[in-house]
Amino acid sequence: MTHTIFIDGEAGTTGLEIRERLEARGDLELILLGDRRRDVEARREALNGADAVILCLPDDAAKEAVAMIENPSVRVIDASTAYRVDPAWTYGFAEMAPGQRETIAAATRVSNPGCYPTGFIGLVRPLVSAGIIPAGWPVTVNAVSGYSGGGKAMIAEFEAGAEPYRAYGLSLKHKHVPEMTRHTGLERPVLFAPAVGAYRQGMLVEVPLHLGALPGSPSVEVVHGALVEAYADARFVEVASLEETEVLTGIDPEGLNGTNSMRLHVFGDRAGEQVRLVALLDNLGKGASGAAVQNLNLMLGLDEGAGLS
Ligand SMILES: NC(=O)C1=CN([C@@H]2O[C@H](COP(=O)(O)OP(=O)(O)OC[C@H]3O[C@@H](n4cnc5c(N)ncnc54)[C@H](OP(=O)(O)O)[C@@H]3O)[C@@H](O)[C@H]2O)C=CC1
Ligand SMILES: CC(=O)N[C@@H](CCC(=O)OP(=O)(O)O)C(=O)O
Repeated sequence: MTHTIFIDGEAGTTGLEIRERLEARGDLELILLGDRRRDVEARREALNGADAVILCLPDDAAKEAVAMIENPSVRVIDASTAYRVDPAWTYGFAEMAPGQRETIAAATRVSNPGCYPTGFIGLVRPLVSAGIIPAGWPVTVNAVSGYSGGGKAMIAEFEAGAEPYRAYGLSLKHKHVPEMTRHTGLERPVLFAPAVGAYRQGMLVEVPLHLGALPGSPSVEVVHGALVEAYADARFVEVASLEETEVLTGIDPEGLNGTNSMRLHVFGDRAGEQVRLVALLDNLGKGASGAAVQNLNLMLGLDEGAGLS
């Protein structure tokens, strides 16, 4: 059976990547609007005529698109920030918790996670669930992304020549903070320190922890073990072994580009007093379009990894 899919925002950074992943498949039919992609009536027809729609639009345009959908059988995946903490929507991070995959499969409205939150939630949620990080703990996250994370406008800016590295989010009000806090189970807003580098694609998300200050002073092995257990059955989230991690002298943020995979590392100091938890992912892969295709597969009852590597 062929499913029809409409990508609203098909010519944007995320939309194009999804389109490339789906066009290579024979089990899906894409509704493409081409030059009519900004025509409201053409969009309305496509939004109501597809089996599933994927919104790759700015937040306001995503809300307008959702309001245009009248056909109750249309399944929606939204890549924007608009619905990521909306309780009426399912958060589309399949590996986040037991049962999440099934909840996504049954949902009609799925919000695709942000790229930074995918790394952060992937690192921290299992530790909160296991009681290693108390829900009230103050948690900091540092991250660097390639400039494609900022969409067409930032790509144009950096490709015209910009500084090699830019710390931003300096108001401490980044749009991903509510999502990172909510979906880890933390009580205090996460302190988020993002940066963008003068390379196109790929990201590192890092959470430093003073183990000695946490209740019970958990060891590096306990922290690592909780992550290994959480992702034992995950196809697209891998926890690097401690042996593999301790010989690394650096991590390349471009290391998983083009894939839907995320790799988690636990770097511990010799005395076991501190760790640096690091997630490596492609901001346009597991951080956006890969995750959207994974969610689409689940919602259509297809193999979770169809069209993904
Ligand atoms: N880049 C990334 O790493 C990630 C992005 N996202 C999210 O995905 C969404 C898209 O981002 P991204 O692909 O980076 O952005 P881009 O700027 O690259 O693309 C945005 C797309 O939206 C279309 N668009 C903008 N406004 C309207 C409108 N009013 N009506 C119809 N179409 C409109 C544009 O059309 P046109 O082609 O005509 O200009 C364009 O195709 C955003 O919400 C973003 O937050 C999520 C995760 C990661
Ligand atoms: C480098 C850069 O500017 N990144 C974007 C986030 C990219 C992303 O994934 O955010 P959404 O999922 O919400 O689109 C930012 O910080 O706003």
